[in-house]
Amino acid sequence: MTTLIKGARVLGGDPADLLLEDGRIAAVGGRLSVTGATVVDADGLVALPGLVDLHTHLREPGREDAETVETGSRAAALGGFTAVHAMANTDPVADTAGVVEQVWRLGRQAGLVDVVPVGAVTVGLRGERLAELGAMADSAARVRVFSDDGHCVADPALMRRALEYVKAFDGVVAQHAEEPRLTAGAQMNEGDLSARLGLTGWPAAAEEAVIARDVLLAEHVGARLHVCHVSTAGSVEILRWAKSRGVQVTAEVTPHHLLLTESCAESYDPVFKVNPPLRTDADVQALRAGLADGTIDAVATDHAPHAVEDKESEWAQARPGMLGLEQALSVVVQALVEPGLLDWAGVADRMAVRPAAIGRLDGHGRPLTPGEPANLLLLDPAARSVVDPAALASRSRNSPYAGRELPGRVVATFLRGEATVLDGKALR
Ligand SMILES: NC(=O)N[C@@H](CC(=O)O)C(=O)O
Ligand SMILES: [Zn+2]
Ligand SMILES: [Zn+2]
Repeated sequence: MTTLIKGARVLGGDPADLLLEDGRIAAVGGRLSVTGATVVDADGLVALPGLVDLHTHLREPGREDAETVETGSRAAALGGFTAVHAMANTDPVADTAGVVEQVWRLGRQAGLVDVVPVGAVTVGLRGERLAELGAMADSAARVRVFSDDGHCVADPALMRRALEYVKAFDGVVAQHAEEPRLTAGAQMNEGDLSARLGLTGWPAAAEEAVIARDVLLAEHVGARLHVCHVSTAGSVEILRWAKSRGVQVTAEVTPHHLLLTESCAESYDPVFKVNPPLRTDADVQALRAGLADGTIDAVATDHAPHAVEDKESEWAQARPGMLGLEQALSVVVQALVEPGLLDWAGVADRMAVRPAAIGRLDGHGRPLTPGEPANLLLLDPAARSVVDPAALASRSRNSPYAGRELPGRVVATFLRGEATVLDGKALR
């Protein structure tokens, strides 16, 4: 299989041709010509390394009515991703080598992106005792990221033990930072608006307190900590402080926390209910600045598909979570590239290079140079389109961007040299 991409702007630079052969980038240069190659016209398109998501909910096993490994993989490929980390809050929970290997195999069968299972930190996500972290790390799935996401590892002694344990195989604990005692019954960001809307508040301090505690624990035991879906200005400050001390901490922000604010809740439309909640405009600005200066390492989607009956109810009854894979890059273009906060190299760094490094993934987030695995996407930055949830590849419809016009269209995605998406359509 040989593909010749003509005239792509690698990281937004001057147009060049890329030859993909045997799963690798064989050559990059001006006016390459090869007989028998499939030619892809990339005039005006930006080439980026295939995106890597550290935080995806694929819902299989257990809620295949909301998403499967295959449908979520298709959504990912359409969004320009070549690897996604599948969160462990499935049914059964991914807390054994057996379950993570099952998810890993389903990903291989779908063949659209590399599906990298996340292992649960505690048995059943119950926060009582550690799951078999070593067995998951040694399994065929080679788990390196462990998370009870959906739940916080609230017990500090258990969190400390998890951090110590994963050091042995260079793993990382990805914390859903939410002090449960401060968020009982919480529905949205705590502030004047929650008071006016009569919805129980989720205070910024419930996130920040756990991050502060965990960076101190990570420093004390010398382990790697990753913070999921950072949502407040205060969290960015704590991370900046921790990094200045040399703590091995990394953090992610979601596309929705980079674009949307708590004011979405005024509609009482539960599509905007999410954990952690949408915050204030000042938080959004601080998150953008934190991502731009590298305090926040990565954009991660927290793609959280939910079935209609779990989402289209009264606000208080609806499950938290929103779709993200297919629009992630467009949101980053709107929130950071267009305002001049990130260039294309910066987008590649925060959406491919650093997430691959945090997950210790080989072969992803690599430069687009000869000899490297041909994992890449082609983006039309000039295209704009209105999001139609009915047209999404996800099995669920809970997109917070419905009816919004967003910039950028993923035209093609290549996984090890094979197109998974061409002309904006998934090939399998
Ligand atoms: N983000 C959410 O609101 N929901 C996630 C869980 C999580 O990421 O905490 C889910 O699994 O639905
Ligand atoms: Zn979470
Ligand atoms: Zn999540």
